[in-house]
Amino acid sequence: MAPTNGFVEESQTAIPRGGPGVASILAIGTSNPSNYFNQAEYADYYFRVTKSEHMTELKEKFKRICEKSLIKKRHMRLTEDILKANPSMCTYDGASINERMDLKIVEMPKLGESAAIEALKEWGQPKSKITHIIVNSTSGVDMPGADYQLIRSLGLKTSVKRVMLYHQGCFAGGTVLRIAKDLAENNPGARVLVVCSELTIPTFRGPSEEDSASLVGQAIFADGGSAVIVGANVPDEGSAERPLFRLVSNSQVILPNSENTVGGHLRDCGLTIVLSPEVPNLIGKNILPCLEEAFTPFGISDWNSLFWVPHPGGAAILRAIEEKAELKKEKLKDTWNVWSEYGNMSSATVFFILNQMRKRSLAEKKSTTGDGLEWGVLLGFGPGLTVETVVLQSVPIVA
Ligand SMILES: CC(=O)CC(=O)SCCNC(=O)CCNC(=O)[C@H](O)C(C)(C)COP(=O)(O)OP(=O)(O)OC[C@H]1O[C@@H](n2cnc3c(N)ncnc32)[C@H](O)[C@@H]1OP(=O)(O)O
Repeated sequence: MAPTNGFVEESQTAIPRGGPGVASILAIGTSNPSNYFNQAEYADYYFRVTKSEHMTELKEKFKRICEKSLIKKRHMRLTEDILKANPSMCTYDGASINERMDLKIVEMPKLGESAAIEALKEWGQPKSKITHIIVNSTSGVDMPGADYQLIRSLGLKTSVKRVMLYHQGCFAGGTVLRIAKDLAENNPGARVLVVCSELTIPTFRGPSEEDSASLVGQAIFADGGSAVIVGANVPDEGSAERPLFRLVSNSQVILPNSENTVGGHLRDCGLTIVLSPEVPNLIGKNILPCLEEAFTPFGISDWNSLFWVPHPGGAAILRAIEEKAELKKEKLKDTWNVWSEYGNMSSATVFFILNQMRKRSLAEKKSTTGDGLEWGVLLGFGPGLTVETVVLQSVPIVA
């Protein structure tokens, strides 16, 4: 049994590297809408398009948040033209759920499809080998769901077994890997297509003096899609498929005293944003127990010996992690880079970081896909406050 420090009530027994059946990520794809905004100009755009220029003090506050976010640009499907055609989406609380859902139900599978096509191309195997699909999105609820839409648009077998997750939030980048690992390891020959597709269509809204948390959300959230293919029983070499990262173990925990700190409520006006200023502190306070729980079974306690893939919820969250885990500056290099180039794309973001890390490792001739290191951690943070911790192992890069 894996030792436990009592922080996480239950944990899985870890499977050692190379053990029979350990699931691996076999390909990664990402996508963004082509439309993007430079963060330095976003306050002017946002207050103009929402017809809020008279709120001069609030605009100054928004400028401060945008500047302190340390984001350079964000991709968003909602263009000025779309917003002009849907003025109720530019108010703070105007009824607009129908307009938002009509857009989201079409755009969410489309964004996921682009990422899935990229992942399937890298994988290089016939699509008929996909046996399961997991689709995750913070919103865009519909029947049949985006999982069904993707099976049709990608031309997958109609017998592919589907899991559709809605309204999980940002931690679900870890959740989808946890489910994919279970499916891959417990169904011989399974190949699981995992798709995360996140859009700001439900959350974009005008500013309000009474809601600074919503203003923070308007400054950091962005659109992005990601896809990975997961399968078990794939050796490092000598097979038509190539593992990129092994999914060794995972855990999920609700942080103590964190109720109502991150959340969202689906209303007439779309999806509202709950974000307490306490979030960076709470994550900082709890990061070490999460790491200890995950890595004690492997005898690892030097956090600088890991490669890092934390969900970049915000600049203050990344700083809290760096400080508490005493990380060297370069540890979160790929994370800060993705944060700065794309912002917070909710559950899709961690896969942008993994993708960048393995590509950079190859370009810089590192010995493994994980920046030359063997062990890594992927962390998801989101409503609850919930933390998903995934223990990863890199694979050697063969010339
Ligand atoms: C959706 C999901 O499921 C998962 C998620 O990822 S949820 C998103 C999680 N992200 C966060 O919670 C954001 C974390 N916060 C940050 O990254 C930073 O605080 C920030 C970029 C927002 C601001 O940067 P900073 O260096 O902390 O600057 P700071 O001066 O303290 O804050 C700027 C302003 O924002 C306000 N602010 C910061 N966080 C706030 C919050 N959660 N709610 C309301 N206001 C907030 C501050 O009060 C301050 O206002 P004034 O300038 O008027 O004083």
